Amino acid sequence: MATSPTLPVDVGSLNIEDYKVEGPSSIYYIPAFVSEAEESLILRRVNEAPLPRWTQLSNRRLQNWGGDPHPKGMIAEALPDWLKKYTDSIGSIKGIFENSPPNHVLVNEYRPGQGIMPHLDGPLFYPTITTISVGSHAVLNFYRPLDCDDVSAESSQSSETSQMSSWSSRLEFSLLVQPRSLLILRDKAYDYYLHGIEEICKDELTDKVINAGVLGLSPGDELQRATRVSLTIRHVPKTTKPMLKLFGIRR
Ligand SMILES: O=C(O)CCC(=O)C(=O)O
Ligand SMILES: [Fe+2]
Repeated sequence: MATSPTLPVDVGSLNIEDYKVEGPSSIYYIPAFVSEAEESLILRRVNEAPLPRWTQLSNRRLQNWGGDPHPKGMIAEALPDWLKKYTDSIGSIKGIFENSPPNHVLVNEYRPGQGIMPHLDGPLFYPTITTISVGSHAVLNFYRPLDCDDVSAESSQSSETSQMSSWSSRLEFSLLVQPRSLLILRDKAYDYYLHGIEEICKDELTDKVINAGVLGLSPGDELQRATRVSLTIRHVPKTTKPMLKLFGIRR
């Protein structure tokens, strides 16, 4: 049997501070976290999943692995080996998940023109979000939360115009996440700034993209989108084993 490809990054000896993105706390970005061979394998596994695994939303589709996250607890579902490999390797990065290893993976698939509305991930997964991207890049936008000035500015405009202008006026910074990269968000990047991906087919980089320079790109550069699959890998606390569910025992 062919062995599965290995990660190009040696996670055991990785010092996460070497990958810190200058700017708002705390963002870490590891380019080429997975190899091209792994990228192809991830895309193949995602696409092999049976159709009922997918939830179709208006602007993307998703697969949920590890159980249904719920504040009262999650009935844990064993992760398939091809995903466990990544929860294990990310869980072993020093200083990231500590004593709460990742146990949940949300797979999002975006075709060109699709995206995700600005949002916070909520308290359930606090304090860490990690994301592997494959297939294409994304520009992840970060917005400051609504304050009183925004509310009064909005009330003087029509609702459609105000929604669009209020998001762009609240844009604080963006990150370019390239295929095969790992992104780690903690602290204010988790619970203060909302994050979202615009529903467009081509990204034109601006001076708000704080990691463009280190990646050798400049404002004005254009990146055509292809289909992107992201694996959002997080820790859900309070899990129960599926066996208990069989006997109707709840927590
Ligand atoms: O695809 C991404 O990188 C973002 C996904 C996301 O924000 C989410 O699922 O909560
Ligand atoms: Fe999110």
